[in-house]
Amino acid sequence: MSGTLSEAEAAAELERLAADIARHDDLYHRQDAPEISDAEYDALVRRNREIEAQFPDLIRPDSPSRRVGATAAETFAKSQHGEPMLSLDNVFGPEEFAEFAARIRRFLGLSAEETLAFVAEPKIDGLSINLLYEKGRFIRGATRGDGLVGEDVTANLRTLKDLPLRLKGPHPERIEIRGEVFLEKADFLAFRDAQQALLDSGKRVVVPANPRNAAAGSLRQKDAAITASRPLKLFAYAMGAASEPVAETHHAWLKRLEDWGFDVNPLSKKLPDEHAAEAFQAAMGEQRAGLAYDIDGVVYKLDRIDWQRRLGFVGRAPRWAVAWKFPAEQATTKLIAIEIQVGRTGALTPRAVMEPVNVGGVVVRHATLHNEDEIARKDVRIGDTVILQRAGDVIPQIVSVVLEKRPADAQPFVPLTECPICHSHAVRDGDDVVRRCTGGLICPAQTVERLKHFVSRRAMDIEGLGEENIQRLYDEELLRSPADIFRLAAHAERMRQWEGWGAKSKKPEEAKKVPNLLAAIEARRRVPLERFIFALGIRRIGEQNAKLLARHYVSFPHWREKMIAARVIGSEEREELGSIQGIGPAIATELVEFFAEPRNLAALDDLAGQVTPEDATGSGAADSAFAGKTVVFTGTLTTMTRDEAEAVAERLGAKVTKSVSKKTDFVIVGADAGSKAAKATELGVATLTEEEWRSQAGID
Ligand SMILES: NC(=O)c1ccc[n+]([C@@H]2O[C@H](COP(=O)([O-])OP(=O)(O)OC[C@H]3O[C@@H](n4cnc5c(N)ncnc54)[C@H](O)[C@@H]3O)[C@@H](O)[C@H]2O)c1
Ligand SMILES: [Zn+2]
Repeated sequence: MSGTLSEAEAAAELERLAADIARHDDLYHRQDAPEISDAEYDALVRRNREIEAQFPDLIRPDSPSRRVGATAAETFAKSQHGEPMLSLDNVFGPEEFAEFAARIRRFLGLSAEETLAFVAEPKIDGLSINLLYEKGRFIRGATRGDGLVGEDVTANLRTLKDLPLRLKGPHPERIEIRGEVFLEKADFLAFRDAQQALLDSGKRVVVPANPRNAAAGSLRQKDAAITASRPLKLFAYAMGAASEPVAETHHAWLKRLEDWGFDVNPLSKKLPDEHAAEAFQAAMGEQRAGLAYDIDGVVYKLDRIDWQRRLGFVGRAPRWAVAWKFPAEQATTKLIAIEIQVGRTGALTPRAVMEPVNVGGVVVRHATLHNEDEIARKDVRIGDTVILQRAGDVIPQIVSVVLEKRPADAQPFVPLTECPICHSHAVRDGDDVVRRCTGGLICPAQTVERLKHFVSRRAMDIEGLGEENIQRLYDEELLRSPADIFRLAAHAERMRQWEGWGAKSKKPEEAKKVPNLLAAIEARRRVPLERFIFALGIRRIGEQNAKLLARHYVSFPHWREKMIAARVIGSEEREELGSIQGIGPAIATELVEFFAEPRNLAALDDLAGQVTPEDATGSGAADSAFAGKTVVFTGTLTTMTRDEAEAVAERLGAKVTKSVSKKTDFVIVGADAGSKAAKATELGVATLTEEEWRSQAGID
């Protein structure tokens, strides 16, 4: 409670809050990756405001109550707005709204007879942008940034279909137009799932927490082509600096925006006076669930622009507009079970199954529980009564448990150690919060995804086996594992009977579909070892790591054998694997887990019966200094193991022997070398230091 704070304590807390809030602003606005929920963030802001109200002398120059957003990120050129872009004050109910309207009346000295018309606009949770048009052409576009200076995202904005590059009809010489860039709910969900899948497969991507972060992340890309690939939408709703007045009311101004070719939210409406707001708010609340996009409230803007000018701004928000936020939609229900879903990439995600309940117009049966740590943190047990919430996010969350209603037989959640689908081990690694199925090659939940990866261009590169065809072959039960691909020839006749697959087709390219496909498959019976390893889709084994493994182990049988031995913690092979430069212990663990599942190994061997991985070869083995030469290693090498060095030499065409004789061409002398080095000198055999060996062998 701020009531009990001493002045020194208040100052210290304000300092801490300023720093904390600035950090969360940065995470939210610049990195599009908030660490805390909006409700938690809003609580910090409220706390700051309360203390400031009590100790006005302590208000800091960097106080969050004076700032908007966050400064522009360095990655973008800076763009100064012609007029500041501010935030909006919030109200949460009819009394607060009435107070807002009364303040306007007081400020303007209006009599009770004077009517206050407003324009109501749904508040979409996206990000606001400022668009500069000169002579009717789109010149520059920027994010809000800190309100004065934003990030120049012109190239990205040009990719938005809704953004007119030229204004239609008459227009001022120079004008700033503002609007909201956002993603629709369905597009957000698809995008979030795709990002999650990438994350699961070991890619470093951000999974957006809500549509706003997703929209902001999509727009704030260095590569505009990425922005272009995201279905961003734009509604225009305001004006910044303009070279001449455009309209006398906000409503007329929205009409001009439409004339110029912008989309204006069709739900925006002019209200005759402040008393119409409550009904509008209620109507939007009812429509909310059915809208294609998420809204978190309604923005009410005073219609008369001359009055807006007189009212101006206070702090970080205009006096003439307000955001009336919807209350977070909550409901109470009973948790019946926690089921585990296995994602396409093997992530096990707990999901709450509840007695159906209506939350803000949507019947909810399931809620995400994210991961087992979250279940533990909220102490959610099966049989509990829980409070559900749909806030800004589309997906309901469990906020908390009603402990008073916990039945005596409520069951704590016990994490599964087995995949519920394929019964392979399910493991959590290091500080990863996600538990994963290790049955990569055999888990039905992951099969289609693995097969797609297996045939993809950078992996086995089997032409004609696109996603659709993989799915079809899977649905027809011809494909279950990678090896099955190489047995498809036996089903050629059956495949030809499918619609569009040949027999019934008139188009020549369809008639040849099956033979072409089978030929493409045959062509891949031999592939470089590194592609083969990469194609297996083992977590964290991307192209680069596959290459390192192939180079180190050279042949498939050798690699396989070493991986099996490496299952033993502390074994020489495990150490060797972990010490390969670029691999390291974490990746070693992923590999070892893959090999620890016997059915993965069976699937791998099945595949190796169909495909022959070619030994890894160094660049230009034939013309290397070691081709056809006999070499001996002695002493301890510091940059690679003896095994690796021998493998490299063999790959370069050398014959590696153990003892030095007159037939020896080179002796590579490591540290603490003994008699062999002496013998080489005695016989006049060339010796190389480790460094010379590396450079002649062409190792980095
Ligand atoms: N979780 C976190 O760490 C974190 C950090 C910072 C901010 N936040 C959240 O961000 C919000 C504060 O951000 P804010 O300052 O942008 O305020 P705001 O989002 O509450 O309101 C201002 C914004 O509303 C948007 N808007 C939508 N429709 C509009 C319309 N028709 N007319 C005008 N504006 C419209 C614009 O983008 C504008 O910038 C809060 O909800 C806060 O919880 C969260
Ligand atoms: Zn599984």
